Amino acid sequence: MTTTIQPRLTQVFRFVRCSYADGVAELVYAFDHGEELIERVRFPHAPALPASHKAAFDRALKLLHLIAGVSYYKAGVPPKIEVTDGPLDDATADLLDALYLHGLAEFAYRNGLDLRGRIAFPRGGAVQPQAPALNLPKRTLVPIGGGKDSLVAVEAIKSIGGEATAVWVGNSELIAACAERTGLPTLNMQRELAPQLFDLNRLGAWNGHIPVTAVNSAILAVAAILYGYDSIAFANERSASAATLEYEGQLVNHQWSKGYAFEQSLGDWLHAQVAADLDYCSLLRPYSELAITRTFAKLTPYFDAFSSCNRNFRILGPKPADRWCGQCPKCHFVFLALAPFLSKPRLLQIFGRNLLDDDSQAAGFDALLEYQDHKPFECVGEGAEARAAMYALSQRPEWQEDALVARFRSEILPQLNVADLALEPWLVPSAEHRIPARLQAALAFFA
Ligand SMILES: CC(=O)N[C@H]1[C@@H](OP(=O)(O)OP(=O)(O)OC[C@H]2O[C@@H](n3ccc(=O)[nH]c3=O)[C@H](O)[C@@H]2O)O[C@H](CO)[C@@H](O)[C@@H]1O[C@H](C)C(=O)N[C@@H](C)C(=O)N[C@@H](CCC(=O)O)C(=O)O
Ligand SMILES: Nc1ncnc2c1ncn2[C@@H]1O[C@H](COP(=O)(O)OP(=O)(O)OP(=O)(O)O)[C@@H](O)[C@H]1O
Repeated sequence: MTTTIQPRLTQVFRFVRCSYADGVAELVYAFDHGEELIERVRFPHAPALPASHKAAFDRALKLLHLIAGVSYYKAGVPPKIEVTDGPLDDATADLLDALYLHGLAEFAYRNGLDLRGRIAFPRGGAVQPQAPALNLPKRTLVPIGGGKDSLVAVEAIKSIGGEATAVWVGNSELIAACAERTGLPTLNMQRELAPQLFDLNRLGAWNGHIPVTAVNSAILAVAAILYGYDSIAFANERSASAATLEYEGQLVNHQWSKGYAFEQSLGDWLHAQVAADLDYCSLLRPYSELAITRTFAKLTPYFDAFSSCNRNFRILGPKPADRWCGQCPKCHFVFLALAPFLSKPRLLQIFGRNLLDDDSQAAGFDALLEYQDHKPFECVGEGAEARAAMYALSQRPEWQEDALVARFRSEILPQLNVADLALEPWLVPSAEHRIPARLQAALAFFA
């Protein structure tokens, strides 16, 4: 086979093998018996692995292989999934079935596919023995995404004097600058997708969103064992668990692998199958987006470095000339969610413009409010949360006259119940999280 293969016509997606040597993990896949698709992940300055950590490392690497396959599987979604070294234990197959089904739900919805009943990892393999504790050093990997959330997590951990490293995957200069700005030690893993994937895309493979947080999480689990960390603290907010829309009985959530269901299943799996003392959590799980923007509004040293605009993070596509494109749902949402907590001049300085005084952006803000549209397929807060922020602005003289706030007051507000629009309930944390005891004091940072 050459790259002229048509993945949509293939019968089997194969997890061929994975290996690791000298700081480089190779993850190998194929459709049918075609050309190998090889993804590489590079771990810089990788130390030699102690023999006592080998089994844990191999399990984490295998999970990375299985999770990262989602980028390639989606190109063809063939009816059969094959794992060359044999069927998975049921717990691993459960995790992957759920990840591929829910993590690809947006992809399926937008391509008019139904993956229910189609995704079935081979199961029935031997049950894995309980992983022992490895006495991992008490320090935390804090992934950095370039946006506000991870910077809040960093500062929360710093506030309790926690030992932590700012870590990111990929070669974004913007993320690197944010990581430097934290003042923490840094660690940057490179990820190279198999180049044939881009050829396949050009030739008409299925394409769409994948659960990239799951891929990053699995890379960090490998890194935790390799470099010696007992915890991985993501910055996934409570709102990430809320679905984008419901379609034919299936919840479709753009952010599924940022949600609590995935956090629980991966966290449990790592405890059981990699190391009993490796914790995976989100430090921001108790908080809404609005609670997070309120906290971020105090972190002024990051204002000229961060960006939540995902257009910065494309591998191939064009990047915005400024850090904020000002046109996408992330720009709209972060502008709206920060506005109640920052002075107006400060906010306009960050974005370089006033997005709420621009009639041409009405449809974008309507979608955030779930007015005449569903929530956008992006990492944005809940519709009710966006409505609460917009209502708060509509009560403030400095915002009231701006085109889209004025439109909200005259056109949308009369259709809403004001009792549902208070900001304060969004600032109350929920009790639901799996933050290890050692890091829980960091939650006081949000008070
Ligand atoms: C940066 C971005 O948002 N990319 C999404 C976009 O990709 P696009 O085609 O515009 O360009 P590239 O990012 O350069 O990707 C080129 C193709 O490569 C494939 N691909 C890329 C990364 C990967 O991990 N796997 C892949 O298969 C894919 O075929 C690309 O077309 O649109 C794509 C299609 O909808 C998205 O898949 C790209 O999303 C990236 C995977 C990505 O990193 N996105 C994050 C910014 C993101 O969406 N984060 C979510 C987290 C949700 C979760 O559950 O993990 C969020 O912030 O909500
Ligand atoms: N390239 C990356 N490498 C490692 N972790 C990442 C990367 N991109 C995002 N993440 C992590 O994934 C989680 C979700 O990303 P998300 O984009 O929501 O966060 P963010 O960039 O910190 O904030 P924002 O919501 O403002 O964009 C965060 O914990 C973030 O650190």
